[in-house]
Amino acid sequence: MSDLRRPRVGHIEFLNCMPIYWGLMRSGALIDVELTRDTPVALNDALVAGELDIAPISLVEYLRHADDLVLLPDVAVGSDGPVLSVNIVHPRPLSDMDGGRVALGSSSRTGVLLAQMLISERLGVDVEYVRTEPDVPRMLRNADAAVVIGDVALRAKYEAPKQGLTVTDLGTAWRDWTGLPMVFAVWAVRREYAERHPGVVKDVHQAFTRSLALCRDELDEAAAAASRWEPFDAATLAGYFRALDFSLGERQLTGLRAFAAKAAERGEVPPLPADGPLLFQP
Ligand SMILES: C=C(O[C@@H]1C=C(C(=O)O)C=C[C@H]1O)C(=O)O
Repeated sequence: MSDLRRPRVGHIEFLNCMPIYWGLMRSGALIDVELTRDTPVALNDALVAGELDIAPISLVEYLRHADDLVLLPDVAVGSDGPVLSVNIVHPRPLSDMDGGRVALGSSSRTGVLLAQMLISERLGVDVEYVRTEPDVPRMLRNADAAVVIGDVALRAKYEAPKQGLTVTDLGTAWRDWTGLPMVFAVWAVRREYAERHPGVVKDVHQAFTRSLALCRDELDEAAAAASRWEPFDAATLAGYFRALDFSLGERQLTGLRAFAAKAAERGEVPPLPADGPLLFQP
């Protein structure tokens, strides 16, 4: 009998990671991991505290803890254009918000920082920021704009325009600004775990890349299955899953480095080393 413990792997409980879950389920890889489903913020805390070995975490949290972490190549949550689920929701044009207030949803680290970069650096608009629960109607009662991610943001994308609100897609905004894809979440491994168990990390990496390939082939099926339990129909979900970019190749890494440099300039994260990020070599 083996005395090996299954790797403790995190899973983002938003719809954005459902295609990966589908692939892990369909390939049988779920049996080989101890999976914890939670918000990106909770997964980050658990990874840094050593309660998880491998987890998808917000890019900003990776940059804050880059010395202790290694990134899995080939897998991420991002977009090369519209992402649909990382949004600023606002009644008036963003350029008219000078002196106003923007509510930042507490479930996000990367989306909310990107929103701040966009508002101050690209639009040159000066506002006050407040952190609040990610609830769009409540946020807009006390602020001029709401920044939200995940299922709440995806819902706002379709519902908010019916209430006369504008939805600014932060994936689109980043691409228009830099010409690059945006990476919102990455899969990180505790460095010490990767050094002790390179074979296990290699297997988990392979399980993710296989799962993604499987899911790409069965995206409509995955969307139809998920739509039975979600407030979105199958076609909407399939469109969402296709908008998301789950890859982390050279182009995505260039986008990641551009975001990291801007975040470091703002003093939000330490600078990434010139040869960073450190990638796990499968
Ligand atoms: C595309 C998304 O990417 C996410 C955005 C995150 C953030 O802003 O900190 C964290 C994890 C990802 O879930 C999304 O949540 O919709």
